Order: sequence, then C-alpha cells, then structure tokens
Amino acid sequence: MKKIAIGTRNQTKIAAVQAVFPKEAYEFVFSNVPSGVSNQPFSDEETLQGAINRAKNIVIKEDADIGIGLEGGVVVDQNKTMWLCNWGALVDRSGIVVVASGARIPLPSEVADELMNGKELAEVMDEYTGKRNIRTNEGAIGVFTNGFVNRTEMYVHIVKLLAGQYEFLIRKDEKEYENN
Ligand SMILES: O=P(O)(O)OP(=O)(O)OP(=O)(O)OC[C@H]1O[C@@H](n2cnc3c(O)ncnc32)[C@H](O)[C@@H]1O
Repeated sequence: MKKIAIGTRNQTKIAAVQAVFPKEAYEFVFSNVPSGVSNQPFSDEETLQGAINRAKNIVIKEDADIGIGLEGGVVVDQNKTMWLCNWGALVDRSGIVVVASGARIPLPSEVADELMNGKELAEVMDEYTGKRNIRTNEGAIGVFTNGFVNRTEMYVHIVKLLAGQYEFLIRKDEKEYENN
C-alpha cells in the first residue's frame, strides 16, 4: 500500500484527497508543516509556493510515497478586484512535482476591504457570516456560491488535476522504459 501524506489538519483538504485516491490502494497520513509563506498569501505566486513547500515538507516529514500540499490565498487584479485563489502541489519520492490551481470567484468589496486592512480571510468570513470555522467547513467559496461549490469540492477538482497529471507522467515514463 502506498502512503500519501497531506500537509494540513484542515478537514476540507483531507476529505478532498481521500475522495480522489482510493482507500483500498493508499494509506493516508496528515499533519501540519510550515508553508513557508505568509498566513494570508496575497498572490498566485505566493499561494503556489505555499502549496509546493507544504508538499515537499510533508513527504519528507512522513517518509511518504506522495506528499500533497493545498494552499488558499487571494489575488488582486489590475481592476482592484480581489479573487479567491487556491493551489495544490503533489510531490513524490523521486522528486516529481506537479501543480494545479482551482476555480476562482471574486470576493465582495466589503470582504476585500477587510483583507486590505490586514485581516485574514478566515477571520473576516466568520465575522461576515456570524458563524464559526467557515474555513474548515463550506469555506468562502461555499458561502458566496450559496453552497453550490464548497471548499472540499473545490479542492477535489485540484486534487484530480494533480492525480491525473501525475498518472500521465508515470505512464509516459513506463512507456519510454518499455520502448528502450
Ligand atoms: O490548516 P491549514 O491547512 O493551514 O488551512 P487554512 O484554511 O488555515 O489555510 P490556507 O493556508 O489554505 O489559507 C490561507 C488563509 O486564507 C484563509 N482561507 C482560505 N480559503 C478560505 C475559505 O475558503 N474560507 C475561509 N477562509 C479561507 C485561511 O483561513 C487562511 O487565513
């Protein structure tokens, strides 16, 4: 059985990985590792780097076959619209790294303004909804899509993009080996 390590304790992320990789073939372990970026990433580059760092850190920490890092952030475009952005990275023992980003939606200006004032999205979302732990439940994406797409579902798509790209690379390597 192969071991997949996930660099988080956030249930929305763990559930997404477990929904994509079959439990008959994989053992799952998870724990927190440093993302090496700020708590509230503010660009695609920073959010992607956080995902890669988590994946690299967790694969070593847990001595796993595959490490997965998922990172949430925001990005502000030229028109000053703030978008939710999410990135994922998968690394394996041999050093293969694959990455993918997720669906993005604009954040309402009253939420964006709070982030510009230095607050974290997790805190702002709880204040905005009057609920607790939005980040470990439906997520901002769940709130602003009225539950049509929750945080787990959004991460499931990213993890499928990671798993699919990884499988493509492995198959390609196997074919090249057979042809030699
Ligand atoms: O435990 P970890 O894996 O760190 O999960 P997290 O949700 O705290 O951390 P991320 O690094 O993925 O997210 C970066 C920041 O944005 C917040 N955040 C990201 N996506 C969110 C969402 O959909 N809803 C609420 N908060 C979100 C999150 O709480 C952090 O403040």
